[in-house]
Amino acid sequence: MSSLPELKAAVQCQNLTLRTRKKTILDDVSFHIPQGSITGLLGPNGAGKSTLLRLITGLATPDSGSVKIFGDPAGVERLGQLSLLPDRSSLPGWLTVGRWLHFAEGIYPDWDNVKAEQLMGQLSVKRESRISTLSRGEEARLQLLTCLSRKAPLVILDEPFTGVDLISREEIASTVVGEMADGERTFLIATHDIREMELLFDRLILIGDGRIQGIEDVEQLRQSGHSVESRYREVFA
Ligand SMILES: Nc1ncnc2c1ncn2[C@@H]1O[C@H](COP(=O)(O)OP(=O)(O)OP(=O)(O)O)[C@@H](O)[C@H]1O
Repeated sequence: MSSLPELKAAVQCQNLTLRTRKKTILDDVSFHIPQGSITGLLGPNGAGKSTLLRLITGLATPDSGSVKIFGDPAGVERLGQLSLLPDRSSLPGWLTVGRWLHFAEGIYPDWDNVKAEQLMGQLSVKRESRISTLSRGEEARLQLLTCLSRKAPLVILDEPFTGVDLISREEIASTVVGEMADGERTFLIATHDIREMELLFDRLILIGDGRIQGIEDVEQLRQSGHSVESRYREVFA
């Protein structure tokens, strides 16, 4: 009898450790992220979330341990498989939104123009605005548009809602991200906006002081009478 090939984890981190001279930023971090899941990476300021995402995307290397993306070692060779929204804006301020999107279409082979047009409406992004004149929330929307207009199978969002107002955060979480989470793509989202994202997550990785404090299946959490927020408070309060 032939068996189906086992799905490789979208992300597999094994014993990741990263130190500076003064402190240990990540300490023996291990977990895996199943394909098709939406995982929330949650933890207080300075916990190590952005650093961990940099290691996963291959933008930094650990002192020890390993990261695999769909079974292959992380690194610049994997950048085509993942779409990253970084924690700090890296958009060219001198371009208009329209020019930037044209440029993005040229640099990303997996760019989806139809999706980009659709997201412009959903995220209220105006083509003629110059990027340097955008408010923080408007720039966050453009970052999100850029990231979600690619077809990469792994989407990594580092604080996607910085500066975005409450009602828009809720709308964006439910319509934009919810709609794209089709069970095919894998999402890893570091955020402090737990309430707005609560219903989307199916897994949680809780990180504090550079160490994994918990890995949770959200369905099981709910069945045991917890919410994402109550679990977060339990672990970090
Ligand atoms: N290049 C670096 N050199 C020295 N320390 C660093 C460096 N990068 C990060 N750190 C430290 O590592 C810790 C984790 O930082 P990181 O940005 O990963 O946290 P975070 O969980 O993303 O925080 P936040 O929620 O505030 O964005 C912090 O104490 C930070 O000061």
